[in-house]
Amino acid sequence: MSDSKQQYVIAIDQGTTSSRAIVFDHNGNIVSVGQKEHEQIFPRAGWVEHDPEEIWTNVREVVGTALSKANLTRHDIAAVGITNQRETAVVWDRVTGKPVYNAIVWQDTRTQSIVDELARDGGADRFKAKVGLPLATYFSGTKIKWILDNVEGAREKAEKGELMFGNTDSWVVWNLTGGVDGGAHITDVTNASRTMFMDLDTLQWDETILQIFGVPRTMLPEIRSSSEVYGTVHGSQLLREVPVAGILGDQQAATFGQAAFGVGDAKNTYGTGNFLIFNTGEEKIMSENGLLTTVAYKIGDAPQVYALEGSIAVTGSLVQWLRDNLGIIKSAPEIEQLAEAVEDNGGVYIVPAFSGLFAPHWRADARGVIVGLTRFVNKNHIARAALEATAFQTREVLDAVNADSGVPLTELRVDGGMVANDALMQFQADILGVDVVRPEVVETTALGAAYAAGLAVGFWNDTAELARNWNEGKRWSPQMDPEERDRQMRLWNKAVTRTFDWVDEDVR
Ligand SMILES: Nc1ncnc2c1ncn2[C@@H]1O[C@H](COP(=O)(O)OP(=O)(O)O)[C@@H](O)[C@H]1O
Ligand SMILES: O=P(O)(O)OC[C@H](O)CO
Repeated sequence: MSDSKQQYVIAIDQGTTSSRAIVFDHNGNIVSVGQKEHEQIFPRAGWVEHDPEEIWTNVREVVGTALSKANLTRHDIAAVGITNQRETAVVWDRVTGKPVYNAIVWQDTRTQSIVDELARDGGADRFKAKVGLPLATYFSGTKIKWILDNVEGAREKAEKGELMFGNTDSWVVWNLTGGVDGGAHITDVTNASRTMFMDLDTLQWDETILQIFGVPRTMLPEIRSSSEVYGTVHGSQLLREVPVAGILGDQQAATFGQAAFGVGDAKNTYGTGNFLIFNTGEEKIMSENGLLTTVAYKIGDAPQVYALEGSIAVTGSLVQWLRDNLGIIKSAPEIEQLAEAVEDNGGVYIVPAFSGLFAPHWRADARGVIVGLTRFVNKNHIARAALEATAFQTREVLDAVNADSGVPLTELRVDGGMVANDALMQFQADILGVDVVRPEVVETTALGAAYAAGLAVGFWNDTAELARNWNEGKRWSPQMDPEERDRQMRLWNKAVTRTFDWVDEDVR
């Protein structure tokens, strides 16, 4: 350890629905947590925004909460690690430090016409060989272009070098390290790999793609590794002088926190959406089955590690929709009781293609369906079908991973808010036909960011030491008859086809 007085690392997890700060000890155990939700702003159908200033205020507040709950000060903290909702785009003024527009969130679909226009010349996969991603509204690139095209004066300012872009990692780190007073404008390779602009081989911004999008290079942060000392905190008294030493996009951070360091290791995170990441080591595999190629992490000067990713847009947010839009449940955990009150889904399948379908289909023209309705169906069946939708979508992604890698996964490590749901986890094991395993510490996202930061300052020595901290919490084994599993998947696949081709010029 670098300094025996400093027995803790703090992670800031800037997520889609909330910001969290978590203090970890040397064994990777949670010491204290601060958490605060921020407003979800829906100005129009398909638009999702966050207020970057609210996020920065909340980040400082949750750091204060976490430190005070554990009776700690900055002198007890060896390093701070940052993890974040990926793709969400913030553009701010270099001189005033003020955002020129709200953050456009990863789920936002307003840029579909930009995607269509770019795809007209070369198809949706025209940049895939270089950046690992298909053209889609999901990634940061079209969101930045939208801000430059639609916010008055933004393009002129950007061309004069007066604007900065970042995902929420860059926004938080710039503010933490001093903001207008010399803040570091940086990001890490994992976040950069979600913009559409980073060459996966060189790990640098690609000038040709930037020109095609019309995004000035000067707006973009410097790309750094995921684990190194980037600077120290100056923008918050609470952590003043503490090294900022780790940045990982939240799904890559969860992979790190699950100690999925070996080729073929995988994790699946069940939050607002689901994100399965499969470590492919130093080999960059281009998916032929609808997965993304992304950077898993890069520790200091060591070579980068790549991954295949299956991103599912709507899983936990379908549970929120049942709560907020239908009022069938009062709280998310209540869905388990409702779902378990019936023996099966009563023939109902819900495909939550609220913003089209992400992996493995990538269908922007899809919209959600509930199929199989009869007079027999009640709210319990709907609740059950909503939970099952998460498990079916995960099975589709796992099938794609197995097809791309050629080596079937034998068990799946899971984490995220939904894995508290035993009924879902059992159904997941049933529908996958492999064991589902939850670690003792399920806050793997924050843990991964803490690990990245701790490695950089010598708080932990190497990934082998981190892997020894991983302990199994609970395991679910498949109990479903294989014929029933196949029947269920056939019906699910049929339901998925019913979502296609919904959006045309009549439907917005
Ligand atoms: N017991 C539960 N059963 C099903 N879904 C749940 C349960 N508890 C939380 N969720 C869902 O999990 C999500 C929150 O998970 P979390 O990992 O905190 O999300 P995120 O990091 O994406 O903000 C919410 O969408 C919520 O609906
Ligand atoms: O903040 P989360 O956990 O919903 O994760 C969002 C993902 O990073 C989007 O790609």
